[in-house]
Amino acid sequence: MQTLQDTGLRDPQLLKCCSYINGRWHHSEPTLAVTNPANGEVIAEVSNAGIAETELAVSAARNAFKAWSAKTANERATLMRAWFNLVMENQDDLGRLLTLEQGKPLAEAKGEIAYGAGFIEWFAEEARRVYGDTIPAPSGDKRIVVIKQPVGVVAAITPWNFPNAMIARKAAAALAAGCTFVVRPATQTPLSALALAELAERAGIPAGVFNVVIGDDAKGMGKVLTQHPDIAKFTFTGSTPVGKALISQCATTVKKVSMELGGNAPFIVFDDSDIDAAVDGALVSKYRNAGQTCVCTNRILVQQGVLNEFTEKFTAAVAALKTGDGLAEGTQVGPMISSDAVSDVEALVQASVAAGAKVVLGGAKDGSGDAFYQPTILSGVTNEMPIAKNEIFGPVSPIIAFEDETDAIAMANDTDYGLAAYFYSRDIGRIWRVAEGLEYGMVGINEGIISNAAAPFGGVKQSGNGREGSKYGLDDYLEIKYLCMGGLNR
Ligand SMILES: O=CCCCC(=O)O
Repeated sequence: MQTLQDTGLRDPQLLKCCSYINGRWHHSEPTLAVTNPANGEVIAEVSNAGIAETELAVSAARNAFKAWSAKTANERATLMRAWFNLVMENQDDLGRLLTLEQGKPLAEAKGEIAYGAGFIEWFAEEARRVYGDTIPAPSGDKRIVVIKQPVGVVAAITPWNFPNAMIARKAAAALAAGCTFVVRPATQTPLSALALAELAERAGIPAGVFNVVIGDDAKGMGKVLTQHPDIAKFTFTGSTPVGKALISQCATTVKKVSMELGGNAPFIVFDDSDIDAAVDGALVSKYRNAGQTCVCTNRILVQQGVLNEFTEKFTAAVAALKTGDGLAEGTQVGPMISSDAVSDVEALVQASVAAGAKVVLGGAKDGSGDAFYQPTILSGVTNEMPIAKNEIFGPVSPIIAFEDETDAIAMANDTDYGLAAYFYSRDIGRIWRVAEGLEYGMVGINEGIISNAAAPFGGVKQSGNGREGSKYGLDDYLEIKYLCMGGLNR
């Protein structure tokens, strides 16, 4: 019999179990169980909302838009700064809640809270810098002026792998621009989203500006969020196949869309690399969040001359990783999100071994629980094997050998995805050639962790469009309006 787990929060009011719509907590029956992937225990039962509640949230956001967009940038920034402060004051509790529902190690979870809060802080400041433009007109009796205005109501669907930061990154940009916001978070991880709503309310963000609807009717709620005429923009982080379906639904009302979709990140180690640094970079890039991140390294491409040295050092480093419950002291790799996710990874590994790959380390379920998979390394992989073609989303490193720079770039680009890529080299000429040759939206050069609020996050090809964070991150939430001022000579 599963029991409700004691969350151990210092502030128990952060554990919310209802959708947050128009500044109110909406209870409905039946409920959805939120479970801890580390042990399968039920953490909470959350009201299961559906189409009606989603429509209510959209109408709340529409009604709140006029007053929110009319606030000065300074007023919005002040409220957002208060929200940021509250998130950071509650970092320990929010991190704990995140680990309980998602599984990642507590230190990583707290890191995610600070990372997510960083977007609230960043966009609170950027709100003050939504500048317009004047353009020289083609005739003397006219002036051309450009202003920027919020697009309107923004709808979002966010994933379970970053249950705080993916909401914060989207909502912060939307609210700063003057938009109102409705999010449907993943049903596996609703608690982090609801805690953010509780803190938004405490910060004084007005009712209807930030709404969270929790429910397992993905299709029905998704249809409202992609087709409702009152929604101007839709933003999604998740897989490429789901993203494609959502884009086509958005086409029915010609919504602005931004998509952060799947990745197949190459991590290239050239023979002139600092191998120890490359090992460190690959370790964090691959094994953070148990490999369940769209920018996680998916393929490690190593030049023949350093293949043995890199493989030996990397294997020693991965073997030393401590796996376990994310709340346990010293855990570096937690569970995956579910036993189904483990089965998917298992199938990819088995298919690749059948095709000729060799297991250097791991290669099986971990005895710690149903959702655990051992940190794994495969050698002798080719770019054609299933493990290299698919987004792994698990703690497996396929090592692929290459001969030269041209080979490496061609192999790295041989995918429909184009989110993040990484490479290690000390040769300045090579650094420029490879950085420019990689068909990716983000490139880590001698660096395995590239995400931060100041940088533009996003992909090319089938990894999506739009950029989140950075000075570019507000663009997707703003419309450009051209004012043609005529009759100046009269
Ligand atoms: O799966 C994608 C989540 C994005 C993680 C990041 O921002 O680094």
